[in-house]
Amino acid sequence: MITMKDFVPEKEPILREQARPVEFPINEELKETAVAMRQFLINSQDSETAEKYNLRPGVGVAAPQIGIDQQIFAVYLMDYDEEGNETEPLIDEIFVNPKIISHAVQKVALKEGEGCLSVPREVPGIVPRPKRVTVKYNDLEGNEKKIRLRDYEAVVVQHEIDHLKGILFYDHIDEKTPWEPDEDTTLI
Ligand SMILES: CC(C)(C)[C@H](NC(=O)Nc1cc(F)cc(F)c1)C(=O)N(CC(=O)NO)CC1CCCC1
Ligand SMILES: [Zn+2]
Repeated sequence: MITMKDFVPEKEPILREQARPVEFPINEELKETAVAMRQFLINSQDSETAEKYNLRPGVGVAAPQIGIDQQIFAVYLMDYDEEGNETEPLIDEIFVNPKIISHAVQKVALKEGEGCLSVPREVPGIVPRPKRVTVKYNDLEGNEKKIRLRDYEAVVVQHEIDHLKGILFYDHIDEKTPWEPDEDTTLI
């Protein structure tokens, strides 16, 4: 079971390296790790389990964050109804060798800024990202997939793809005007 101790420290070199492409057929151990990464997200979003194992409620996790230099990440993002009950997953996917094949010029940024499971502190400022992206990737079985995302879902997936390129969210913050969106950025 993955817990917070499996996350490498923020300054660990692997978090600043380009991860390696996953070879198919994917080896059993890496497949099990990917499934465990998804399970970590599910556990972290279950308040009882999160409290029991002191997990930060995560929506996405990339292999380099747990010391594995492979191009693979999991996203588990549920939709909620007005009572706040989980309805169905908006994204429940393990992305292998993902590639952004097109993106909008317009940008969005979470108005409260971003955080990261690998960064145990607040870093103030907005993180502008393309509002819409089209991502090509393989699933664990090796099937080629293509997904179009926008807004929050696009932000989550771009945050994870950044991890595979050694980029952390605060690299995108303009330290001179951390809370100032450009004219092409909409706060969401
Ligand atoms: C860093 C942390 C605050 C834990 C962040 N969670 C989050 O933003 N909120 C959240 C949590 C849920 F469980 C369900 C939900 F819909 C929203 C997160 O998981 N990440 C993922 C990460 O660090 N991946 O490497 C950071 C987010 C910042 C922008 C997108 C992902
Ligand atoms: Zn992160």
